[in-house]
Amino acid sequence: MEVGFLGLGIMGKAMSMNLLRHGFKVTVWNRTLSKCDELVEHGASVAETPAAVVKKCKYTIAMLSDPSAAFSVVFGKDGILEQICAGKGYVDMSTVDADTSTKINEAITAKGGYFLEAPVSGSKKPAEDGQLVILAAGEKALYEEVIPAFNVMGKKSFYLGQVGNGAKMKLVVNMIMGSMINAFSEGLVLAGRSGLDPSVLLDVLDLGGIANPMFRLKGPTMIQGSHSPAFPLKHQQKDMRLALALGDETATSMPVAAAANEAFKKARSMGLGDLDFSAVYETVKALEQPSQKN
Ligand SMILES: NC(=O)C1=CN([C@@H]2O[C@H](COP(=O)(O)OP(=O)(O)OC[C@H]3O[C@@H](n4cnc5c(N)ncnc54)[C@H](OP(=O)(O)O)[C@@H]3O)[C@@H](O)[C@H]2O)C=CC1
Ligand SMILES: O=CC(=O)O
Repeated sequence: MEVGFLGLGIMGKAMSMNLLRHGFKVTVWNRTLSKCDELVEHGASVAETPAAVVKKCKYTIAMLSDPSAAFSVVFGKDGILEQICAGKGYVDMSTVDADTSTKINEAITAKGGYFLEAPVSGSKKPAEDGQLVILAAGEKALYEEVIPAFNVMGKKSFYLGQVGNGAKMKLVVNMIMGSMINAFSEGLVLAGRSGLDPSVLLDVLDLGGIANPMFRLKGPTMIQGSHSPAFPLKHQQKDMRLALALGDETATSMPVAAAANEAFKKARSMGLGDLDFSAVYETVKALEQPSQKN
């Protein structure tokens, strides 16, 4: 099967590498074209523009940073719309909001193409291991046609119905995740300031009812103050912002998520946006320790 792949950041590189490893013919494009070199070494072809990828491939997958990037590759010069036509499918796996996906869907289908949104749950390592959870919605026929690619990139694919449902599901998941990492950060700092060993807290958490892979994976590196990016904090903050907008639309009160968003914004203002989202821990550590006398 031949596929195009747009966006070779942390996730796109790992996902397209997996496709190559499993025998797919892959044509890649990235805004910073030099990032294609490593994929070429592993057998990928390169196209100069998103339009050129779509011209060559029946199916094109994108994994881009945010709504503005997603719009840019579709509507911009040399973008998807210049070549999409009947018989061609476009699958956007970026995390965006439902409105962005809906507008892209309308533009693609107006040209006769097929569209599927398919954001993923799971970070750099699951992407490398082909263990993502894929949250697809949109054209069912396209979903069924690209299942071989989803099976290589992910461990489970959900088909969630109309366009927008994939984006919404992803934002709900990441709203919960972003809130959790904040509570976890506060717990680690509270343990340390209470004279407890934070690494023992990790062992205690891991044996109880709130044990989870995220605490297990991130805890030890957070304690060391190491936040090498798997999921960049700026993207987590984008997801909180989009989830809060969904809360606005649906009149859902989310004070915990709103507070978590403020912490991520603070982290960005401290220059931590390109680090892993676990760096929000540094915002809690940076808060002045209250006087013991009060
Ligand atoms: N990292 C993770 O753990 C996960 C991330 N996601 C989501 O996946 C998406 C990608 O994440 P990730 O790979 O981590 O992000 P990166 O920041 O590593 O990569 C972002 C990609 O988007 C491209 N890009 C940014 N702006 C534009 C633009 N205006 N036009 C064209 N291309 C653009 C970048 O190109 P360039 O190289 O030129 O900058 C790069 O290829 C995001 O939506 C994120 O929320 C979902 C699940 C997990
Ligand atoms: O979007 C991030 C993730 O880990 O999932």
